[in-house]
Amino acid sequence: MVVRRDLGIDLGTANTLVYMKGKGIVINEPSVVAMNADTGEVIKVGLEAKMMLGKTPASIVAVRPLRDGVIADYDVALAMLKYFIGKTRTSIAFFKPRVVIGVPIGITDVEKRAILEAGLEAGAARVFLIEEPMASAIGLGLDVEEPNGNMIVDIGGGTTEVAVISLGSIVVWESIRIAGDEMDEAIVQYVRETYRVAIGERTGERIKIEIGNVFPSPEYDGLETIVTGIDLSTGLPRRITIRGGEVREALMVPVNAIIDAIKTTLEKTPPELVTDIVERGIVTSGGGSLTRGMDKLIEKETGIKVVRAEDPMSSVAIGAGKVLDKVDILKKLQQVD
Ligand SMILES: Nc1ncnc2c1ncn2[C@@H]1O[C@H](COP(=O)(O)OP(=O)(O)OP(=O)(O)O)[C@@H](O)[C@H]1O
Repeated sequence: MVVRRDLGIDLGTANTLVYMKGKGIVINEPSVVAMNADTGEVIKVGLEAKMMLGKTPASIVAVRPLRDGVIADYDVALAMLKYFIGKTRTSIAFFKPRVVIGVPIGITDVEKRAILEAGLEAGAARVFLIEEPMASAIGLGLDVEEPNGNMIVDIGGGTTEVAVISLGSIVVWESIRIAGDEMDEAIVQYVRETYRVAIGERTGERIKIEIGNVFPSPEYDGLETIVTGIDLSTGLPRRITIRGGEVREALMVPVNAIIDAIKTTLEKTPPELVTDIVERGIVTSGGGSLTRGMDKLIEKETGIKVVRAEDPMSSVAIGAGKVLDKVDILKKLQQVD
């Protein structure tokens, strides 16, 4: 049998997910490529490449080809996309797929073109771009085509996107290049300044996932984790214990920027749609929405209840795949073939 396996792709700063119609999420791997430093030959892609980050010998480089949700290194991003699309090809999927790729709202035309072209070069028959919050809303099954206001806050690795959607379009939005990566960096900086100990970004991320929190609570204060870094005075390894309250303090600056983006979007939203949002709640998605207390903080700062997506890291890819069945929205998307 010859079938076409259309794909929805969340080409994320941190993770790439691929949704295949009829099959669900078929790929979920870090957006990392390990290459030979001299020849540029790709050695590993995805999880195996991420394990090499910060640990490679001089002959190998491990690269994250996306920064802030956009392509920072075209050739490497293309190699990664080719690898992932290639992995979905089976002997029965004979036709080239149609591919929908989720992108941050605020990206430039040049950045869009780079992604469209990379998709075509990677083997797609046709490439569509969909704004990530729209994809996320569709993936979560929200009624985006009705005259109802839905607010989505998608906190990814590179960008936080806040959007109000009604009648199949984004009505108002804010996109900031502050999200999970900045949280990791804020922790790295806090440890450096407070303990005079250097740790890497992967360790910063581990601390965030293990004990990161953004809303005061005795439960979070009681969290702690041990990390080993390099003492900046002696140059020797040193073990330190970090506590929940400290991480909350470290995360304040990036988290406040996220809260401001939500408030600014609400201020720009027409009153009728605000009424809908108050009734339905603000929907959060993206890996950053898993940070402990993020929902409570947004509720406290906006006075609106928060509904957390059940599977917050898959919704963009699922929605990008499902939009292929929504003709009215699909025809509005930027595309090439
Ligand atoms: N339990 C958790 N607590 C806090 N942060 C988390 C958790 N799990 C994952 N993250 C963070 O979520 C981010 C990745 O989220 P996601 O996969 O939604 O982003 P992305 O789609 O790759 O990025 P972008 O949309 O910005 O391109 C990373 O910064 C990761 O550290």
